[in-house]
Formats: sequence, C-alpha cells, structure tokens
Amino acid sequence: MNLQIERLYQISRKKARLIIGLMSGTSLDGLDIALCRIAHAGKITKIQLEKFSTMEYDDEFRTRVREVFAKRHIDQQLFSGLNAYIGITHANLINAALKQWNIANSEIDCIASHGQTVYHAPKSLTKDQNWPNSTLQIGDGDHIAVHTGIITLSDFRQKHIAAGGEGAPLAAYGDYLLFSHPTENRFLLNIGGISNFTFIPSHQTKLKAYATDLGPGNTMMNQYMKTHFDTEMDKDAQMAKTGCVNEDLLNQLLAEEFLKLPFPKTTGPELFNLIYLQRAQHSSKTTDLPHKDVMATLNRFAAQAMVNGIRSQTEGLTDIAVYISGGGLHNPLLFDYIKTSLPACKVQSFATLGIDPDAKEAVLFALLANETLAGNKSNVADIKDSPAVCMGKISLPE
Ligand SMILES: Nc1ncnc2c1ncn2[C@@H]1O[C@H](COP(=O)(O)OP(=O)(O)OP(=O)(O)O)[C@@H](O)[C@H]1O
Ligand SMILES: CC(=O)N[C@H]1[C@@H]2OC[C@@H](O2)[C@@H](O)[C@@H]1O[C@H](C)C(=O)O
Repeated sequence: MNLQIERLYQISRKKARLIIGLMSGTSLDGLDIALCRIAHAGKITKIQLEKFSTMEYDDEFRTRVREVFAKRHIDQQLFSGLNAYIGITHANLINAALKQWNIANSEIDCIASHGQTVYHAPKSLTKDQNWPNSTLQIGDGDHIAVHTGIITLSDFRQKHIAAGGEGAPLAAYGDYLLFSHPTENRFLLNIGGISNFTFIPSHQTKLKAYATDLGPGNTMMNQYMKTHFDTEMDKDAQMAKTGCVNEDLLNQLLAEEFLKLPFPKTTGPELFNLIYLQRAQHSSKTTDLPHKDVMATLNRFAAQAMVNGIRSQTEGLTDIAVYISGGGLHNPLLFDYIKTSLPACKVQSFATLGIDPDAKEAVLFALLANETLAGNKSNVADIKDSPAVCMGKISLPE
C-alpha cells in the first residue's frame, strides 16, 4: 500500500487535525496562513485558530501576478511558469512561517490551499449562456506538497462549478457550520477586493443560509491608488476622507446591471476595474474630477453597494447582526458609512465572534479541507443555491 494513502486515511480518522489554511486574495498583499486545530466535522466542528500570519509578497511576485491577473490577453509562457512559481513561493512562505512558530512540518496534517485567483468568469460576465461558468486559481498543489512535505488539498472551486455553482462564494459552507445562532439573523460581511456576505438565518426562521458577492470591496480603490500614486491602498481612507462624493458619478457606477441581479451571484475585478470607472466618468461627464473626489466616490460606491445588498434582504427580519471581516474593516470611512446606513442592524467587527477577522478566509479553507477528509456532503446540503459537495484535490508529497 502507498504509505501516503495510509497517512491520509489515518488523518481522516483522527479526533482532531492540525490544518494550515491558505488564502491569497485579489489585493496581493500577501499570503494569509492560518494554523487551525479542527476537531470533528459538520455542525459539531470545533475550530481553534492556533497561529495566524500574513506573509508579505515581494514586489517581483506582485508585478508578475499582475501581468496576468484579471486580464483577457496574456503571455502563455509567463502564465505556465506562474502556476509553478506561485506554488513554490507559497511553499517557501509556509516553511518560513512554521520555522517562525517553531513547529515542525511533520506535525501538520494537511495544507488547504486556495491558490491565486487569476480569472473569474461566471455567465453574468461572459453573457454567453452556452459557455460554462469558470474560475481559475493557480499555484499548483503538487508543488506545495513536494516543497513542504505536507499533504495538500487545493483547487477547491472547480468541484463547486462542476456541481452547478459559480465556484464562489465558498464562505457559505464554513460560516453556516460555525456561526449559526438560535435567535440572531446574521450577515457575515467580508470586505476583501470584492465584497460578499453569508446570510445565516436564526433557527427561528424557515429561511436557508446562502452566500453571495455584492460588488467591489477594496479593489477599485486599490487599483486607482496604484495607478495614480503607486501605493497599494488608501490607508485609513486618508485621501477619500478629504474629497467629496460626486453624486452623478456615484449614480452611474451604481447603474451596473450586475448590481441588480438576484442573489446569489459572483463577480470580480474582471468587471469592477478602472475601465469600468472610466466609462462611468465619460457617461456622467465627470472626467475632470480631482483624485480625492474620485476616491471619495469609489469609497462610497463600494459602501453603498454593500448597504443596498444587505438592506434588500432584511425586510421582515428582526434581531439582525452584521459582522464585518476582511481588509475593508480597517477602512474607517467604509465602516462608518455601512454602520450608520443600517440602523436596524447591529454592525460590528467579526472579531466579536472570536476569530481574527483578517484570518477568516484562510480558516474557511482549512475547514473545507476538514470536511473533505472527515465530513460528508450532507453536512453542507442545507445551503440555498449551492451544491452539496466536498471540495479540493489531494496532492501527496511523494
Ligand atoms: N488601514 C486600512 N485602510 C484602508 N484600507 C485597508 C486598510 N487595511 C486594509 N485595507 C484594505 O484591505 C485590503 C486587503 O484586504 P483583504 O486581505 O481582505 O483582501 P483580499 O484577501 O485580497 O481580498 P479577496 O479575498 O476579496 O480577494 C487592502 O488591499 C486594502 O485595500
Ligand atoms: C473567484 C474568487 O476568488 N472569489 C473570491 C473573491 O474574494 C471575495 C469574493 O470574491 C468571494 O466570492 C471569493 O472568495 C471567498 C473566500 C469565497 O469564496 O467565499
């Protein structure tokens, strides 16, 4: 018998597993590494975040990924190389984190790797009903397994699409298993590059949990700051705070068809990018706005799309709480606008639920791997419009 298969079998039968969850989002700030101790599976899952670190990418890594990221026309040689290069880079960052934490690689049961999304193309983007939904995450799992010596699960989104979904948001599965509440109706709002929420109804309603993307989170603000000021973000909204929201531009930005589609739906920077902004500026005759006003408007656009999305789902509900995670939580202008615009909801940081908000998505992938190893699809059969599947491809180190 292949000893690695035997190891896999033993891991799946353990009472608790030590799983490293990885997330590398659209903002390319770094690789989020969450070391989780996970006991059981399904609704009785117990999870403890033992360590968390965002290992920063260097400029070369960011530049190379940006050459293909969300682009329709790319250099195939670079693209092929990136699949290996990202896998090796991620493996090196995991090895470095484990060394910092003084933990031997052999203590880890498995790695759950999201990879780097390079293109996300649901039918709402392609507008072609005869072409499949598709999404692509690169950073090959075999490279991670070989370079860390740890069994690796990767490429989680393909099964979701194969079974009828759009490949995202996968957050619904973990959020539903971990954060259901007897009396509180919960929106778990994540503000990454793209904003998305998971709605988890209280046990008193007959509603079902689901997750959906909403629109841009930080991505358009980041792209604008990168292009005009060569910085990665508008830290603490310093620029947006000094500008004025331009209502004509804001209304034009909010007119996008995607924002009116019913939930659940998914999107990405393939739609919400600076070309989208330029078109909206032309249509609204606001091409000569000062940068600070554009940033104030982009900030409001992101916040308003989130507020509109949540408001549209709260009718008839009481005891509503919104828990915010992702980098946008640290943007005070975004946070304050969302909070004041949703007076019927208790709006607070996701940290209130006991997990570091920056670690949420990496923890989610650890949990998905745990379900694949030790759970079964019936654990996640109750999520609206999302297939009941266990996800992730398994790479053995030898
Ligand atoms: N202090 C801050 N002020 C303003 N914005 C911030 C601050 N800290 C983080 N952010 C924003 O959060 C982003 C990082 O968020 P996060 O790590 O959740 O994104 P991501 O994982 O790349 O997104 P996704 O998972 O949606 O692709 C930064 O690029 C920045 O735009
Ligand atoms: C294709 C892709 O990478 N989508 C991400 C992205 O980042 C936020 C939003 O868009 C969400 O749909 C998803 O990630 C989270 C982790 C998810 O699947 O739930």
